[in-house]
Amino acid sequence: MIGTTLLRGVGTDVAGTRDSLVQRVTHFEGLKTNARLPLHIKCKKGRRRGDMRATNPSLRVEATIETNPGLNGGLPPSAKTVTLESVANNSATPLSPNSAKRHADENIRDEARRQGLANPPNTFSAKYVPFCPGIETDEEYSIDEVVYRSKSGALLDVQHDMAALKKFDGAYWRDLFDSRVGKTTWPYGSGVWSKKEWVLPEIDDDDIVSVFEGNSNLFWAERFGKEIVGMSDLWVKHCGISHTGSFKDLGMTVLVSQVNRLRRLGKPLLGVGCASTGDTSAALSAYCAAAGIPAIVFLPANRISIAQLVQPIANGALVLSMDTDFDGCMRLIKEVTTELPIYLANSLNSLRLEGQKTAAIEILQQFDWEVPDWVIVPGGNLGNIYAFYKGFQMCKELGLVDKMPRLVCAQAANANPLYRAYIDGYESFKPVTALPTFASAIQIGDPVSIDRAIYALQNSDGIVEEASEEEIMDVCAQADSRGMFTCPHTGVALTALLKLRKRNIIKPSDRTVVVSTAHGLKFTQSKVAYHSSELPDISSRFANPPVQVGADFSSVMEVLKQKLSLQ
Ligand SMILES: Cc1ncc(COP(=O)(O)O)c(C=O)c1O
Ligand SMILES: N[C@@H](CCOP(=O)(O)O)C(=O)O
Repeated sequence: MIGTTLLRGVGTDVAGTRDSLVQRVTHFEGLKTNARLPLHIKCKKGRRRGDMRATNPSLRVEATIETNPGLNGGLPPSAKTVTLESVANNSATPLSPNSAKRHADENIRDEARRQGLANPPNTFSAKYVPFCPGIETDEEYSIDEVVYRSKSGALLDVQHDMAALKKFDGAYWRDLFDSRVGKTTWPYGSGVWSKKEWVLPEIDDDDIVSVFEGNSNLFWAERFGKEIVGMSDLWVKHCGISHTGSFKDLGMTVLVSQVNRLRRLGKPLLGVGCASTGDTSAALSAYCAAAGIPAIVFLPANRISIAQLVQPIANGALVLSMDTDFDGCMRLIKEVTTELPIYLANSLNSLRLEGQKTAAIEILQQFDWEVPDWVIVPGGNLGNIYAFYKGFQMCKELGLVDKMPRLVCAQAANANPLYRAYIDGYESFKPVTALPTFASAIQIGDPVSIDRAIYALQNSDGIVEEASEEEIMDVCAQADSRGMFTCPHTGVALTALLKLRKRNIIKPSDRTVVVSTAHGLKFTQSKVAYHSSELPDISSRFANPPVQVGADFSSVMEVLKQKLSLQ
């Protein structure tokens, strides 16, 4: 032991056990040395029983530092040496109040670097493996390869080094993730990158393209729960309150960041492309524009909303509008991306799901790591239901929680290939020609992630439900009139809830989360038509049309008396 020093400094978690913490500490004012020493830091601030751990990476902590270069101080194997800079004396020196503040001439990436928060020593890794549950294989690919399918044509999955992650217990991960919420620290201010170790652990923070997505609200749907489904514990995870108005931002930050990295490494990628029903293209275009990377989007002509169409146009993407449906666009983008060095951004690319899975982790985090009974997700190309499964499953396997919620995947009856397979006991799967649906973003007949979805549902005691067009529009109107502003896909999920409540499969007191996948403002045309009772074959039972009234006092009073039942 060469010395014990009481210091105040800024540090970030590198590794820890229940009663000790290893931090990377680079900023102690007044210290001057270039010695590289393993540090064992015991923090006096802790948040859990017997847990002497500072949980906030940017928190100033009072730390006792025991340095032991010879014996490594009993550190966990992943602990790294830390460079102490500026050692002038070896006495306790308080951090000046301003030293954690950003200098006028630095940006938040520089700030994170100065504070020692950027690219902390990393012992985690991930790779692509074939998605073939239960089948042993040595086939694997680096995340830096451009590959979407296995040799046998199976989907791929991102596999994390679970043994490395398991060196830290559930409490460690819970506290680490909790410590990052609500900050602007690069890149952890993002709900996705706050889980970086579980997403893309090896990417350089400088390559990350993020608009601090995620951290979306999970709200209590009090009136809808009580009045429509007789439930007291109904919640909506609003992934549509997001930069481009849908959950796609969660996956796209990961995918575009990786493309950014590949281009920096010299891979000749011309741009990034996708087929889309409107939300993937919006997210891709925005992230590519933020990074200065060309985006190419294939859209089915006249099948997406105006609000969705204008997004890639405004973001400067190359927009190809095609006289086919989404499945047709998907077939074409797959062909094109094998011919040209254009990186594929659809969820066939398993990188996307690594970002999307963080919404599941967030739900647990928002419930203070209590597991809900049910989570209901609308499904189209079926990547998201697997992403939710994966997020919940990782939390269970790594000890953050002790069980999984039951998953429900909800489809529009006009585009229901998964529902049909479910009814058939998953004996067979047949693609369908998807018919138009108000839930236009899930008008998909040949979902690329069908295998992932079936696996997720089978392993979460899952259920598949479907919703007719009238059910979708009616439930949206019922939800909206109780304070929501739902997109039709959320209507599909709410219909599934309604049906499962009617059959008493979901019980009145079951804690249930409905995932709202897009913002209702993207889908106003059908709402306007519903409330004007202009939709063919739909009775618009809950329409609330505007009242045309003369612009004079007596006409207004007459209407008010009648509508408000006044005498
Ligand atoms: C708004 C919205 N909800 C739900 C989905 C379904 O997600 P997934 O394709 O991952 O099943 C999509 C896209 O497909 C979507 O854009
Ligand atoms: N709803 C999606 C359809 C494509 O899904 P993806 O997750 O495979 O990109 C869209 O908005 O395009």
